[in-house]
Amino acid sequence: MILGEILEKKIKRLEEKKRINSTEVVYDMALNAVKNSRQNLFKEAIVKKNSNLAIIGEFKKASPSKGVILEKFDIQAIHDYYIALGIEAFSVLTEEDFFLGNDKYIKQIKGLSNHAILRKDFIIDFYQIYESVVLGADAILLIVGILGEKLQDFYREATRFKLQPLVEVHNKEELDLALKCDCEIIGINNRDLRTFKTSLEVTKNLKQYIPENKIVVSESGISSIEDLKTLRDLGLDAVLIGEMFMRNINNDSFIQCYKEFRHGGN
Ligand SMILES: O=P(O)(O)OC[C@@H](O)[C@@H](O)c1c[nH]c2ccccc12
Repeated sequence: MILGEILEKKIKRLEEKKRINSTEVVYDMALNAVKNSRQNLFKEAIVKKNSNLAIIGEFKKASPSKGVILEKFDIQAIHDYYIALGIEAFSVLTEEDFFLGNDKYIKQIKGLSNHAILRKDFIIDFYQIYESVVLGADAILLIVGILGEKLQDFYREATRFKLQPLVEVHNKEELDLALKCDCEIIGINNRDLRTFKTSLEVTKNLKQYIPENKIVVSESGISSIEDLKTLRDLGLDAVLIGEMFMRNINNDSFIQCYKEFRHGGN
């Protein structure tokens, strides 16, 4: 199972990182960084305004199911494209082995604009929370399917360091755990991390169980403007899109259709 392989690699990478900077060292660095951190605007950026959806654009070079998605992965060019599309916040994959992400992208993107940044990785150790603070992320992904009952502890530690957690769920059981932990921002992943199949039905189905006061983001498998309209009509706060944006970076007709959608088209 690929998720198992991803987590195994992650554990190895963490062991290597800890040999260079111990948990204590990174913890102290995080305490320092949080004192100087900018105001966290992730939540404000993605909360629903009027009837429109907020859009989170992901920097995604590759994925385990699709391989390399964008050969020429130029951070500046992707950033400029997202600004031109009027995106509300960024998601940055930092997982190295299967998504070809990198921690350094966060600093690079922060140097380009003030948009809030979600660090997208497989968080299984507090070490990665401290690291995310040092890297300058505003938000992190906490995957309930991986953390299970540990979610509560990770949530508390992240918020203690002023990170805003996006709590990712894929089924009712995971959603119940997320609600038990009283999280503010819930991400419904349309992709089953075990089979990599996507279906927007997952969002349609789970949305009904989420209280009104939560911020809801639909993630993954959004592959057309039609999909965006479907999700907008469900009354979500935001959607998170990687592959569709990456594949269309040079597609003028896509960009045109997208802009029409954003400016109130049906
Ligand atoms: O490229 P897509 O299908 O638009 O999906 C983006 C994002 O939702 C996806 O990358 C993602 C959602 N949850 C994750 C957890 C880990 C890694 C990646 C992800």
